[in-house]
Amino acid sequence: MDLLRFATAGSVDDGKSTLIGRLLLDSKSIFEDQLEAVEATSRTKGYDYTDLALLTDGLRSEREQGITIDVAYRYFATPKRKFIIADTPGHVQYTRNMVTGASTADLGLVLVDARQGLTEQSRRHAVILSLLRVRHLVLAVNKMDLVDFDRATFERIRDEFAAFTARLNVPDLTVIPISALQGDNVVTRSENMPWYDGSSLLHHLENVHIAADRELRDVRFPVQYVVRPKSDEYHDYRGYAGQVASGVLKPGDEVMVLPSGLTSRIAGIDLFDREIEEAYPPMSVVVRLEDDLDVSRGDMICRPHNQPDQSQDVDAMVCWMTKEPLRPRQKLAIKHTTRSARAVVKDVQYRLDINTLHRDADTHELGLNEIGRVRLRTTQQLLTDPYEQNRVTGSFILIDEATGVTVGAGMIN
Ligand SMILES: Nc1nc2c(ncn2[C@@H]2O[C@H](COP(=O)(O)OP(=O)(O)OP(=O)(O)O)[C@@H](O)[C@H]2O)c(=O)[nH]1
Repeated sequence: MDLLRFATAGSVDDGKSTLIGRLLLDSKSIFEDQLEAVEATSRTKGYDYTDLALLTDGLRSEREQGITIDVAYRYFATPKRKFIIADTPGHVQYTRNMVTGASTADLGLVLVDARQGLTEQSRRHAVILSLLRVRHLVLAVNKMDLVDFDRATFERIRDEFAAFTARLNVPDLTVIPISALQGDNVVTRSENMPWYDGSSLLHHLENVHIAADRELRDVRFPVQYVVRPKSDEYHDYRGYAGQVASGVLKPGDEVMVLPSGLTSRIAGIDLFDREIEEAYPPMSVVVRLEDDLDVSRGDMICRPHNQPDQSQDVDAMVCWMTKEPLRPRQKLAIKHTTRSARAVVKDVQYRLDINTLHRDADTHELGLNEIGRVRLRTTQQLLTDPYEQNRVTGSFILIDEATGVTVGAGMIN
């Protein structure tokens, strides 16, 4: 069945937990006993309604105490589609989690409180989603019940957001007025907002067209490890394991291994229990070649006439995720596909002002949660594509060598 991955974003108390609870409840992905527990807790707290946020808050408190759990993933399904929600917390200090959750999302769902309208956080999230090339964006204007389902309030927020995203790379924007608490326009169209003629949120999630977003053109297969069983039974076996980043691989295809530039043909493609005729993203497979080439971890299998760039100079948009600022001459570890290297910061060309989208070229550092254009020099060649063309080979993470903590995420220009 078709799968949609989406990431939620919003400021604290915009109603993300309530909305996710509502989606799980109305799509019947909640078990009776869970619902009873939530109803009981809501009663003990003296509420006259069922606090659906309680459903999602169990994991939440655990997450906020520690930094180890980055993103909570939740699953639900309707007869039309399966869904994976990357639920990221709203506080500004969790921007890194938002980047993590959104990096694999097909769709980004930004929530705002109708009473407050857009905040700096909503703009920041829209910018991050567009930088991460999340092609489908939904703005859910929540708590419409608290503004008497007022059309003008909704339209003001909608127009302001549309004007802001017009300057970003957002090919598909949908704005929906909802009440997560009461369920208006979440699963079914609301009778309280007859002036709204669009679809409900769930209807939109079920029908948004994402098949065309998949990267099937450029063959990119970063080698994760070389499989060479020791046992006698398989002593001739040699294969290259990894996850297909993009493109379609088939037995018989002529391929090139980078950086060596040697060519061969695909002899076969294996899963753990059988051979297959075709591999495409995001499948994890073992590729066997007809010739015995010297291939190692971090190498890339591609087609001879369609190769990624090979360079030690990286020009990228970087989202910085730690207190200590990113500075020129700083040394970091860089992880790009299956390759690890070291990098030195050559310069910060500009910092992006999240509110105005102005490029501030006078600062040469990036602080916590800031985004800017950075040039790096790496110790090893990287095999890259522009992020715009390939979300896997176009992205990397920066790691503090002393602590092993991920401190930056980069999208190659
Ligand atoms: N009236 C009304 N209240 C809502 C609505 N959605 C959420 N709320 C309330 O707003 C408060 C915050 O909702 P949450 O779902 O916990 O918000 P959140 O965005 O998940 O907040 P964090 O978990 O802190 O990130 C709760 O008291 C909800 O009951 C809505 O559509 N209408």
